[in-house]
Amino acid sequence: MTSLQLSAKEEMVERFLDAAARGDLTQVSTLLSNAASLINETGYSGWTALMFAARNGHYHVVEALLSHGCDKFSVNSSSHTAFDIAKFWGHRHISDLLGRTDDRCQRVLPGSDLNQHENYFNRETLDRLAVKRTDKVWLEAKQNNPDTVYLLFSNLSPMVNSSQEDDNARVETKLCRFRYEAVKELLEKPATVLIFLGVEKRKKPSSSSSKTEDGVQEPPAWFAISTNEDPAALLKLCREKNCSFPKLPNRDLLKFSEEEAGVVAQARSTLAWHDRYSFCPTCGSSTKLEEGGYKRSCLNSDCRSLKGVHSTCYPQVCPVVIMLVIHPDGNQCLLGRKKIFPAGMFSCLAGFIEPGEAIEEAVRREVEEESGVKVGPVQYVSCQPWPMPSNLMIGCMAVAISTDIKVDENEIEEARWFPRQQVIDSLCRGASPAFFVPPRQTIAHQLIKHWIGMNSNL
Ligand SMILES: NC(=O)c1ccc[n+]([C@@H]2O[C@H](COP(=O)([O-])OP(=O)(O)OC[C@H]3O[C@@H](n4cnc5c(N)ncnc54)[C@H](O)[C@@H]3O)[C@@H](O)[C@H]2O)c1
Ligand SMILES: [Mg+2]
Ligand SMILES: [Mg+2]
Ligand SMILES: [Mg+2]
Ligand SMILES: [Zn+2]
Repeated sequence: MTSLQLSAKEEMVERFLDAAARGDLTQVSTLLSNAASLINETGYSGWTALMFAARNGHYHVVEALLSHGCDKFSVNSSSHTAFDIAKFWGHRHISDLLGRTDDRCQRVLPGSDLNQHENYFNRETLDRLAVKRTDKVWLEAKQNNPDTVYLLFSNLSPMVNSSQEDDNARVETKLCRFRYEAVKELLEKPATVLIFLGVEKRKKPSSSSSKTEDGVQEPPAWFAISTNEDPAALLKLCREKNCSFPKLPNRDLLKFSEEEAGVVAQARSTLAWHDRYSFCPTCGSSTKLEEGGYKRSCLNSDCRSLKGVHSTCYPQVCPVVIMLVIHPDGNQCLLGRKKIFPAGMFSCLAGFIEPGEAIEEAVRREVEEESGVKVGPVQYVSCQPWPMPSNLMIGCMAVAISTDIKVDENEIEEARWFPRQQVIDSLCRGASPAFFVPPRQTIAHQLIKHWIGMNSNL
């Protein structure tokens, strides 16, 4: 495409990116004051202004972009953030700036690695406002409010709109959002499950917010509805084209923006709990929904679950350890593949934590069960809610103290030690002839990237 064919907006984006790449702070600031929405634009290269400034070592531009609230976690097509790019090109002062958390925190937890890390599904765009879950009057008023946003789920799948974004056939998936009028009848059906997800976290109040009696603006509330009505009829409720209920959660739920992915994780895991625990786990009686969909109470007045606090009444989360095991030589990592993985894909080993088990012990047990390798030190790195259906993936690095591999053939088809260079090739160039790793949205990918970034210059 020539510059003559660029639209006015595209041209402005390219000028903004160019100014950031050249380190022209004045032009970056001027363009931003005219059009604040430029801040996270990517243009044709798929790079943000922050990435260009980080690539070329323009500290003051990076600083200005951060102060304007740019998204420092966005990634380019090779899954690298501006932080990764600054680190790779040796701009230490910039990677330090991008990795920095609040200095006050560093004083409270000295010596800790407090670099913020955000995995896919982790972003909380809603304030859950748990305190309002017991306020029936407030919840009802929110349900009828015209600003309120409803998401529709059928068979644990959210209704989405998928549109072809550009010539490279990238498909962007967005949640279909409904207003009260469109879902009013669904809300009356006895089988409908309704969950209060929270209210939008707002930097500045907008004109669309509703006002309370004392004139204070309230941000819109979000609810999720699960219904067993005919999906084809539900799709007719939406005015947009290309709407569907995706069928393959492990693939289709990874296509949202970071903002929407967090909401999907919250809603899907909670709805999955309702789906699986509709009767009381203690006595088998029917239950009723309470607390904005965050509690199910037994209808049998003699039930033990009504005496004291019982976790069975609340949505359940399954903790899972997922670990990258490093060879004692420091230059190889252990990856395995299940039979169900696509051909050529290898990933970190993972397994459910058992009752009465600490994270470190679960790591050691699962690695030994699945690969025969014994593990010594274990270090926590980061975690990820994984709403298929409601795991919390606890990501760790671990050091092997034995290296012979003997896989548990029931679970793992093959496990191997992979040299660092082969892993770098796979991460940076996508599928290498040897193997590929899961996509960037998975914590497995992030753990592998974390290891590569730990000691090398990436
Ligand atoms: N986000 C990621 O990067 C990522 C990567 C790998 C695995 N995962 C997820 O981690 C989860 C656990 O991994 P795994 O399958 O290797 O675990 P695992 O090694 O513990 O093996 C699973 C088997 O353990 C049994 N099991 C024990 N406790 C269970 C429980 N609470 N729920 C279900 N099954 C239980 C079942 O027989 C099941 O087939 C999977 O659900 C998978 O989706 C996520
Ligand atoms: Mg496993
Ligand atoms: Mg296992
Ligand atoms: Mg297990
Ligand atoms: Zn009961």
